Amino acid sequence: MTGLQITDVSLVHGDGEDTVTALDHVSLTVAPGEFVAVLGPSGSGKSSLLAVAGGLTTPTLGSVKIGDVELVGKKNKELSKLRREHVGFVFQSSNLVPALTALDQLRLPTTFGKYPDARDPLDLLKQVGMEHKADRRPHQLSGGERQRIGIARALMVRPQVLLVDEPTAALDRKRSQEVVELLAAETREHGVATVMVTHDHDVIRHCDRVYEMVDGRLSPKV
Ligand SMILES: Nc1ncnc2c1ncn2[C@@H]1O[C@H](COP(=O)(O)OP(=O)(O)OP(=O)(O)O)[C@@H](O)[C@H]1O
Repeated sequence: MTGLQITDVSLVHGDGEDTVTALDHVSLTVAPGEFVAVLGPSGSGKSSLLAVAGGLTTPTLGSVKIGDVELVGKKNKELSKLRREHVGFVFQSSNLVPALTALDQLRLPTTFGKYPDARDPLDLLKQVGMEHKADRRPHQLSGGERQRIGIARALMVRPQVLLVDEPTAALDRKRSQEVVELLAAETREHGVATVMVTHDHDVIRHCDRVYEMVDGRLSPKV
């Protein structure tokens, strides 16, 4: 099995009487090339799901696998190596480095360490339709353009898993569609297992499967 496999994961914050169950026996399998959306109200556990999927948070119970590698029980150092090599994160605001040009943002992930399979930054910039703005810095780009660069940066090392948190929150309708179409295309073309958390019902038609998170429980959306 490759891709992402989350099995019976629970995440409880706090202890004693003051606990919050952010994830309640959640299972989710995402195959390579599959694009999954997770909808749900604020505080329902969507960000917690991404944090657990990417090895940023260790669940209280359950198993998280990327490819054949079990994340639960791994040391922090091993987890951060695994994240660098196999997981791409895209956030609501693109989190670009203000001083770097678009092209240098893409070079950044491969600066520290060896990535023989890394994509060519200029090719990838072309693929996301941004080669003509290679020399621009984030403040010289629109929100949609910044998000494209953020997506490209996350794809540089050919991650097995792409975790995307509200990518269209700051974008208008047209730009939102374009950004999610780009995510769908990259997911399918490069065999990435992608999970996108969103509030935006307009963009979920680009996804293969849609789930809903309510009070820490995940179920297929009907
Ligand atoms: N570090 C923490 N300590 C205690 N409670 C936490 C912590 N992180 C998250 N929570 C709680 O866990 C629950 C799930 O939070 P989470 O951020 O995953 O929700 P969300 O669906 O992503 O919300 P939003 O859409 O507002 O970002 C919430 O009740 C939140 O208050």
